[in-house]
Amino acid sequence: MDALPEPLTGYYGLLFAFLLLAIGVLVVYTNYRSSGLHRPPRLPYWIPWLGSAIEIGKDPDTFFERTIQKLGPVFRLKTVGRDMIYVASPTLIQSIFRDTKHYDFAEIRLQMNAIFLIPKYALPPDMVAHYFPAHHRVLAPNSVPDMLKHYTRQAHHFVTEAIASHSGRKIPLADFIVPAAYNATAKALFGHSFPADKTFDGFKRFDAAFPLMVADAPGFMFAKARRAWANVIDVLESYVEELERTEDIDVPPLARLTLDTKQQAGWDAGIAASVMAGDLWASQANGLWAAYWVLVFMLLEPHGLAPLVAEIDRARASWTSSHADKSLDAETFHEFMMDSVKALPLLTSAVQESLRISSSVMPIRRVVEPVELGGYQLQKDDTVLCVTRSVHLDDEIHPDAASFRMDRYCEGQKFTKDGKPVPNHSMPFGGGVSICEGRHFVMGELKALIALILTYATVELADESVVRPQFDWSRLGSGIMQPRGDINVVIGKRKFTTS
Ligand code: HEM
Repeated sequence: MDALPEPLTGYYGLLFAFLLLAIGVLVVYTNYRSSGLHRPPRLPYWIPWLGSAIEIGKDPDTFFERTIQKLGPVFRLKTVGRDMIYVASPTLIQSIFRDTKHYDFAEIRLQMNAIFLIPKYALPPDMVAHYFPAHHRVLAPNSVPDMLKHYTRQAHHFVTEAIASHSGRKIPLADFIVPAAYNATAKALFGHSFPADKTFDGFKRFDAAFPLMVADAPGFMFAKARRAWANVIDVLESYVEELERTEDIDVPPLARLTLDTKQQAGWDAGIAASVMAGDLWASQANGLWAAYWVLVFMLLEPHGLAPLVAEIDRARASWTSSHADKSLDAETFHEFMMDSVKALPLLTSAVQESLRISSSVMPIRRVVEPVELGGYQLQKDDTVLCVTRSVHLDDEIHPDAASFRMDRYCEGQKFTKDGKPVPNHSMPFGGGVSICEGRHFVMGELKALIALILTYATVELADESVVRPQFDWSRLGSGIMQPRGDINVVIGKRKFTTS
């Protein structure tokens, strides 16, 4: 071997060796940092940009279960070009919900408005400061009975109408329940003269494309859905103008808030309509399917709907005997439900259990300044997703979590992990500052709807061998899963007097 050239020996040799060492240290340091010593561990992936998206889409429950086993409750995933941090421990999720200093939601909430075609200028900061809290108050527990009164009256009409038109026929369950529930909710929110049926197709189109919009897919992929939504807004705009012309005084609270804000903020009817359309979507997208799943899960139980029917019949008998002067009808059904809250524990539990199993909710936050979470370093502008479904499916918190147990939430049940109570064991409505504002209303709404159906109808499985419809995972992380497929039922009129 030739001797080293002169310049690489002596002083130059030392300099060269030092440079090599420095580069080596830099490479090791860079790798060290990018592999994330204090950053949450990242699940490796093979397909650039898509990352783990395909694997998640195939079977999200198994994917998250395995990832948590491998990496713990805080980890990073790359999906469709996004690098986000996922958190799956109830304690850490709770700490994120509580810490509004480090985790922000306000900016994300405003960005969401664009999806609903609400113009940015409609909600300047001073507007946000007034409108959002007022919206929150309208849906607070003390205001809910008034909204439920509107709802139950409407639901009574649409449920009895659906029973009359489908009675004795075999139909897919969704065809029976969804249109009736949609009309009742829309009219409860906006008023009895709101032409809800004119918005149903537009809502369905928009809702079907919602996952694409949230995923920031290219606009051409959901152009038709946007046009359908613009039509929904047009219907609402005409309705707003109509309300103002007729000065209808029996306008339900949420629509009243929008009309008042319109005047105070100088909105035109179009802006008011786009804001109302946002409420329309929020109130329907999850509620419709939540009602559907309660019936599906119960129908597939060994005793079917019988335990719920028995409980509702007992409560009704007790109410009618103590209200001998009243008959149960569209006007009094709400009063019956309000008086019977304690008499319907199984119904309440079945609704909660159904929400636990059918929801996939991932409240999202943006980190505004560096913060430690579960022993890892989170940096400014990190996006954090709270995987509430992993808590719902944790067998330690919810024994035999994959199964529907109608009495899981009845009084006296405990939800613990590592021997400690888990206060946020069930989060179908998310949590913290972004928690669903409609949760109090929708719990009353779902119970009233099921009680109405089981009071006036018999619902039976039409086919002998039935399997539960699969979840359509396309709305993973954003609420109640819709079904893939359906079950057929036979609807009958119940024969008894309700007075
Ligand atoms: C079973 C039915 C429902 C479910 C499962 C549900 C679930 C949710 C979820 C998961 C969120 C986001 C929570 C978060 O990010 O932390 C949300 C937000 C919201 N929901 Fe619901 N929801 C339901 C029904 C309703 C109804 C009936 C209304 C209105 C009457 C409503 C109004 C809202 C509003 C206004 C928001 C936005 C809150 C905000 O941004 O601060 N929801 N809902």
